[in-house]
Amino acid sequence: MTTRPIRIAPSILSADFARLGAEIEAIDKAGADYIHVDVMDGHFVPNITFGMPVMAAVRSYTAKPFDTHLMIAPADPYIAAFAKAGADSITVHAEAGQHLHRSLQAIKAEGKRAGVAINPATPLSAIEHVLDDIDLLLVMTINPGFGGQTFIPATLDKVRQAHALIGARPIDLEVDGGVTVDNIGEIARAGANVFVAGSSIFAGNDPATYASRIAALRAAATH
Ligand SMILES: O=C(CO)[C@H](O)[C@H](O)COP(=O)(O)O
Ligand SMILES: [Fe+2]
Repeated sequence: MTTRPIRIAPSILSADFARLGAEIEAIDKAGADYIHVDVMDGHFVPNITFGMPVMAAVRSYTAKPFDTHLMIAPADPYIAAFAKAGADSITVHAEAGQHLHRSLQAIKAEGKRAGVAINPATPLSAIEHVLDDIDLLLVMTINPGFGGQTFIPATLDKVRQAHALIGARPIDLEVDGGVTVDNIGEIARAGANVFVAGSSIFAGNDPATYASRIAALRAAATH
């Protein structure tokens, strides 16, 4: 179990895009800690979502941090633009470029929290030499590209190992993909403290359900 604060980060990938501003306002009021923003380019992952103009357009709907998950390659040419559009943290994939350290420095140069994500098949060794350069480590618990997938069980042990590797460093350990009220407790006990959840919060897109779902996830992660 982690000693870091538990954070619930609803992924707007599963929001109703036709009402995106209102959906963000609703999850803010429902108790979201971060707003997880999934950017996909149809190249690094086999899906396309949205980019900087959409982020900038919805920025005014909440003061909560925008946790930006860049599933794009290359990422470096867009880091400054996402910072300007309103990102608070910017996470790049270790697999998305040849110069991860340079990407992380570019994020820091914008004054933003720097994150690195690794796919389920990528070993932790890919990030062990940048641990002192990051604020957030995102362990993907599904193959990125789509919401609503099933948590890959083998990633649980990776979360455990990542938690040990991070040690006392002030790094958020985030998981993304297939997080539900039924598995979040086990993932928290493995050491994660930031939980992205898309379909398990937005299913049905009824704002009246969001607060109880976020509360249930938080309670299950805490106990
Ligand atoms: O990065 C992502 C997909 O690549 C999303 O953040 C993730 O899929 C969240 O959705 P769900 O909770 O439904 O799995
Ligand atoms: Fe994500």
